[in-house]
Amino acid sequence: MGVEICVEGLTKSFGHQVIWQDVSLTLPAGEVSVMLGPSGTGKSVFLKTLVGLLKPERGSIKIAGQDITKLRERDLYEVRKLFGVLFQDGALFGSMSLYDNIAFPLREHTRKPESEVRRIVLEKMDMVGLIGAEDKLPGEISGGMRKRAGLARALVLDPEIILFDEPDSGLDPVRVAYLNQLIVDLNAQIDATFLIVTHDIASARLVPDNIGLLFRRELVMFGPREDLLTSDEPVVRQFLNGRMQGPIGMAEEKDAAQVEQELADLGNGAGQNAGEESTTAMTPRLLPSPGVTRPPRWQAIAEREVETRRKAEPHGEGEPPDQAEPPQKTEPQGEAESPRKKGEEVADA
Ligand SMILES: Nc1ncnc2c1ncn2[C@@H]1O[C@H](COP(=O)(O)OP(=O)(O)OP(=O)(O)O)[C@@H](O)[C@H]1O
Repeated sequence: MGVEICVEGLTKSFGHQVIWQDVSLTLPAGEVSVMLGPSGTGKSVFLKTLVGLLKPERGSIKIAGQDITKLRERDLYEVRKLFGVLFQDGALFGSMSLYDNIAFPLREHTRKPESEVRRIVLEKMDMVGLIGAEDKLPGEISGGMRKRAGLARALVLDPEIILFDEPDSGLDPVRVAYLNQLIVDLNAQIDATFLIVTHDIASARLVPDNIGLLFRRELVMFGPREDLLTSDEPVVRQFLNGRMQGPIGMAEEKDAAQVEQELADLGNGAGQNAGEESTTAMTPRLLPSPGVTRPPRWQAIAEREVETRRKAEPHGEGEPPDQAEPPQKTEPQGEAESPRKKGEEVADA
């Protein structure tokens, strides 16, 4: 089971530049949260602060009850072992095979014999669909495969928390769909706490339990996916609909009078491109693949999703689409099976 991260009153600056201030949120144990925000609002800085690579000026970050902002470097080293981090480009060593890249944290941080290293590396490569690509160099594979190799490496120390920095950047929409499914399946299987920074609104609508939005040096909102997707808060609506009208400008925020005019125009149906819809509609959540053993919390999620889809139907009835399968029987943790079959071909995604 993942651990809860409780952030309170967190402030980070570089010199006189305040990146964000007074950020408070709780990442619930075992849940998937997404952090959104315009470029430069400090999402990557937030990830680095959580893992203790950057020191905040004020506030606390409690992980398993321990405030990591107060820890000395030696103790932080121990806490970092709870984390797996997937960097944007996978951050693989170019001269090492995928196998050696993925084995690296095990060889660095543990004294496991090579036979055990091999078992773990192959298990994680299987989980991300990379069996057969052990000898490839990072330069010989696609961006999507590099991301999956980075993910396998983030998994080898069995982290309680996984941080993803723009896992979908540079991938085509089909590969993003596969990656989203992989993230949801992994979360169901290992039940760690996930935090994903992304610019991909479609993924943010589909994948998480919770969504947060950083803007103007503040955390505008953080809460259950349903709350953000149906929110009337102008910044949230502008961002989730990816439109120009609203408080978020090209480089910085706009002045209040301009925002008011734009929102009034939007309300009148003016100022919106033809065919463009602005929506606070709930979108169904991506559920784990059939056959993936789900921990108990997925029962409640699946029940909520069936209800959401029922409400979304024009007359409140009718067959829900494929994804809204009835809640599956959940199994106790620790018996999760890989969604991929052994020997399945490595997809170039
Ligand atoms: N080590 C650092 N020293 C000084 N300034 C920094 C440092 N790291 C980040 N910054 C600044 O902090 C701000 C936020 O950067 P960050 O990369 O976290 O933004 P972001 O929201 O992740 O952006 P994007 O969505 O474009 O990736 C930027 O202005 C950046 O220049």
